[in-house]
Amino acid sequence: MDPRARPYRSVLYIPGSKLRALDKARSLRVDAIIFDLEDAVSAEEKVNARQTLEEALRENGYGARIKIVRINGLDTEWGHADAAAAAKMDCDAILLPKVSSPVDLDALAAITGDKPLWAMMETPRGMLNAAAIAAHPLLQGMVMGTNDLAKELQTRFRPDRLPLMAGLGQCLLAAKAEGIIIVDGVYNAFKDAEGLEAECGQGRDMGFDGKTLIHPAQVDVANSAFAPSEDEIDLARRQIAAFDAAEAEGQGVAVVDGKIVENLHVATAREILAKADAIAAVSA
Ligand SMILES: CC(C)(COP(=O)(O)OP(=O)(O)OC[C@H]1O[C@@H](n2cnc3c(N)ncnc32)[C@H](O)[C@@H]1OP(=O)(O)O)[C@@H](O)C(=O)NCCC(=O)NCCSC(=O)C[C@H](O)C(=O)O
Ligand SMILES: [Mg+2]
Repeated sequence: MDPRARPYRSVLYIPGSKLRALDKARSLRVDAIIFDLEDAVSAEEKVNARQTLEEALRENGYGARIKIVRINGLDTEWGHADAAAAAKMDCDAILLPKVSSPVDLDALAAITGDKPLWAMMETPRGMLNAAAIAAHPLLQGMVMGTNDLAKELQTRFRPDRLPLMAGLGQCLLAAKAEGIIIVDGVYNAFKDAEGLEAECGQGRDMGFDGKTLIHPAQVDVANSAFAPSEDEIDLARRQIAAFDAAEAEGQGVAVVDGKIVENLHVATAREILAKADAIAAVSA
């Protein structure tokens, strides 16, 4: 199935070492899960986490949720074994941290074969090489690693994320040019629903497909922010109907709510309805 036909509103990280969280995710209304072997797992737990995760994925029970395994970097002592293990796991894709160039993905593919890949976009060099990374033939999606990026850029936290905008924009352009998925970075203050809502709204406005999350309490906010609203669905239906009627009269432009509707607006309207259908399908 075309991965773009699926919603990616909520993409929850789960530490591969935490059995309770691995189990809990089976009942959470998330579109995708990142099973993490990297930053959420301590050095002491890395090897056991790999095995715990293998067993959880064998047991499965994650339903229609997209399953992505984030391995440790290939320059770490765990990376190669993680990659070899992930290639055999029952998952949809493998996520490589700190991707700085397509060569990093080639190195991973040399171990994992034709398994689909995702890239963590979180280094300054990765931002500069975003277009080439997005064009890698095995790449299905990009995940913004805004914590690492902020660290590397030595930025200060700002609610408007101004210091990160150049990198976010660069990766969005690259992902959209190649037609791959791109999801926004995490919101660290997981008890601050209002702050999360604002950041999700900003990410949705910018064109992200969804948001990465760290706690179950964040799921509903992201699902709602990245789904078409009732108003958007209603407008999309009216635009399509008005344009069809205009075309039937030999005209190429319709007017809805005082605004012109042309072919391109109809294409967007159809995308909105397709996304709403896809969400309804996974919710069912
Ligand atoms: C942040 C946490 C450490 C908080 O954990 P905890 O104190 O256990 O939270 P709660 O007691 O409120 O948990 C309630 C129940 O929810 C389950 N839970 C918690 N987190 C998750 C989760 N992520 N997925 C599934 N289930 C979860 C608990 O087990 C409780 O269940 P129950 O007892 O059965 O009711 C914790 O949330 C956590 O570890 N979160 C993940 C952190 C993480 O993954 N970090 C790495 C990714 S972020 C990153 O690296 C981004 C990127 O690379 C960058 O650079 O930006
Ligand atoms: Mg990171």
